[in-house]
Parts: sequence; C-alpha cells; structure tokens
Amino acid sequence: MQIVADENIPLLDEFFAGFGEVRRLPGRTIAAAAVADAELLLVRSVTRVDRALLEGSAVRFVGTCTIGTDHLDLEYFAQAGIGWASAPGCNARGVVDYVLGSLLLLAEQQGVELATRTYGVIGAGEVGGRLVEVLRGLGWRVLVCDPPRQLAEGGDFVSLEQVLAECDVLSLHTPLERGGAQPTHHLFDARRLAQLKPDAWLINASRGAVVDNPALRELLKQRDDLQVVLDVWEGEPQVDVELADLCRIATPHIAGYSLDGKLRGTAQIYAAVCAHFGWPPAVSLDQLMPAPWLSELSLDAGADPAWALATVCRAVYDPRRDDADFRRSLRGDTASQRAAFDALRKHYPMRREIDGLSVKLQGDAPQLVQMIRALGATLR
Ligand SMILES: NC(=O)c1ccc[n+]([C@@H]2O[C@H](COP(=O)([O-])OP(=O)(O)OC[C@H]3O[C@@H](n4cnc5c(N)ncnc54)[C@H](O)[C@@H]3O)[C@@H](O)[C@H]2O)c1
Ligand SMILES: O=C(O)[C@H](O)[C@H](O)COP(=O)(O)O
Repeated sequence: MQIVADENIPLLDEFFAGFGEVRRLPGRTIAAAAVADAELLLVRSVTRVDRALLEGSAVRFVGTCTIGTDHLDLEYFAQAGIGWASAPGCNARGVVDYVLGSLLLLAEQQGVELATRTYGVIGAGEVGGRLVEVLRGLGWRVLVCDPPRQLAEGGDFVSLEQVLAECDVLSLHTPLERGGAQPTHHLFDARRLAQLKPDAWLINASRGAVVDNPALRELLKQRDDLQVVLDVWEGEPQVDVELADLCRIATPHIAGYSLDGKLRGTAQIYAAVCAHFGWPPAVSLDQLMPAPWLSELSLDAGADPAWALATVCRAVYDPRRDDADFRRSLRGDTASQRAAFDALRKHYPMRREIDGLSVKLQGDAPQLVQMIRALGATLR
C-alpha cells in the first residue's frame, strides 16, 4: 500500500511501515499529484483535504492525527465513499495544561487571586469538559455554554449572553464550524467582544476564526483593561502582528503540543486504519510512550495552597518560553513570520502532561489533597 503522510506525524515508521511504503511530505505541500497513487493519506491540521486534493486519486482512507476536523471536507468524503478518522481527545489534556499555565501567568501579571474569578467555558467537549472538571474541582465558579450539548442533554448550561455578562475569564473550546445549526465562525464578533466585562480575560485555544481577529485588534486598541491569550490565529501561519502585540500571551498553535497528545494522536489513527481495513492491530502505544520525565514532586502540608498550585502546574507547563519565542519570530518580514510559525511548531520543545505526575504530600492538608486531585495528578 502507498501511504502519504505529513512529516510531522510522530512514530510513522513504528505504526505504519508494516502496511506499506510511507512517503513523508511537509503538510502544507501535500498536493493532488503527490496523493494520486496513495491509498492511505495521513495528515495534521495544516493540509486541506477536499475534492481538489482527492478527486481521481487512489485514496480510500484519510486519517488526521488531530482533534480538529475543519480542514477535512467530510461531505465530499461521504459522497466519494472515502473513509476517515480523527483522533478525538488525543491532546485535550495538553490544552487544559496550557490554559492552567496561562491563568497562572495572568494572575501573576495582574495581581489577581484566581479563586475569586468566575470562569466561562464555551464548548464543553473533550477539552472544555476536562477544563470544567479541573476548575470546579479547585472549588472555582464555572459557567458552561454548550448549546449542542444543552439541546441533547439538558442540564446545567447557560447562554453565551450569560457568560458574557457574568464571567471574568472566558475560555473558548468549540470546533470551527462555518455552517450548520451552531456555526462558530466569528462566534466572538465585534458585537460580542464589546460585551466582555471590564477587566475580563479571553483565552482562545480552539481555532483562530472562532474570534474575529481584526475586531479583537480594534477593541484591544481601545480597552487596555482586557487581557487576551491567543494560541490560534485567523489565517495561520500568517498572524496579525499588531494583534499579537496587544495580546498578553501569544503562542503559535501549540496548546495541545504535549508529547503524550501527539503520540496518542498517531496511535488513535493507527487503530482506526486497522479497523477500516480489517487488519489486527500489532503495535501498542504502551510500548512506545516514554516514561514521564518528571514523575514525582514532594509537597509539605504546610505549603501555601496558591504557591503549591502554581508549582505543580508550572512543573508541567509554563507559557513564558513559548510566548517569548513566538514574539521574537514576529520581528521579520511576513514570509519569515510564516516560516517561523511552522518552524516553531515543527521543532517544538515537547512537554508532558500533568496526569503523569505523582505528588507526594508530607502531612495532612485537605486543601492540598483537593487541589492535587482536581489537577489530575496522582496523590501519594
Ligand atoms: N490549540 C490547540 O492546540 C488545540 C488542540 C486541540 C483541539 N483544538 C481545537 O479545540 C476544538 C475543541 O476540541 P474538543 O476536543 O473539546 O472538541 P469536542 O468536539 O470534543 O468538543 C467541542 C464542544 O463544542 C461544542 N460546541 C459546538 N458548537 C458550539 C457553540 N456554538 N457554542 C458552544 N459550544 C459549542 C460541542 O457541542 C462540543 O461539546 C477542536 O475542534 C479543535 O479545533 C485546538
Ligand atoms: O486539532 C488539534 O488536535 C490541534 O489543534 C493540534 O494541535 C493541531 O496540530 P497540528 O496538526 O497543526 O500539528
């Protein structure tokens, strides 16, 4: 079998070499000629996979080693009888760790106590759902807006208007949907952005175009009370540099870039390919996932809870370095900015997830026990 794959998918040989010849290409350059003879196409989020790419090719199955699917033309796949799979939840924990790291940095910069704020999570699926669990586990007030889930399940959801009216911190975790019953393209347009509360924080680690970037840029020029964290950008890899300068934290779409998340993404697509072609799986991620790099932290029961929270989260992820690397990359001309966006992602200094961390607590401290459990670390 001929396989064409984005060169940035890890463990390609380990998982796929047994199926045939794997041809690796930079994701943005995968074009119709390259996939003409391929039966299996493996991509990440930067390859648009549609009729223009696939019509007349031998491709029978498309796997994207990502959560997001907005780069896939699923209607065309259905028409053409092409099978496909994504990797739901693969890097969700990495995004939660990114949001926690960003909250801690904003709290430090703004001199704010995180426990006193009201949080709004917009989109409560794999990422947003886990984030809600962590924030509520920490004892913080969280409102959740997810109209599709509200419609399907009823329950404890609120409207976007209520989130805008009541929340001090908004974190966006919807897919990018340009049509359908719940479109999210420019969900945060000029009108909604103008409704952000005084001193609000806005975090977008979903897809760039969920927020109208020019409208946000113009708003931030007028309102210096707002603090914005952007990991994703309209028009990536090109970034609105003026907007990035106005953001408190700016990163090149790396929120989900944990090593664990990336390897899980490949493994999930391997399982889907095996299921689609009826092949018994022969490779297991357990054999390939490296042991946690930091396996244990020891905390004394007398530790200040706010300090302990920051210490545990930052042991796993702190956005300062990603923010600094990204800002330096925006100094060149537009061509070099685009190249740097991709290069920072390609050569990302991988990080691990908080689930792999054990925290040994010396003594009795119920508040610390609750915090360690809420974060998802193992308590020893
Ligand atoms: N920055 C990154 O590195 C990174 C990493 C992973 C995922 N993502 C993005 O985050 C998105 C969410 O990931 P996920 O795994 O949680 O997806 P998911 O599909 O599990 O959850 C998405 C949730 O959004 C809800 N939703 C849909 N339309 C909505 C609307 N109009 N308002 C509010 N909620 C709405 C859905 O009902 C669902 O519960 C992905 O689609 C992807 O685009 C980004
Ligand atoms: O959708 C996802 O899983 C994430 O946005 C993921 O981090 C995208 O990474 P990429 O495919 O662009 O390397």
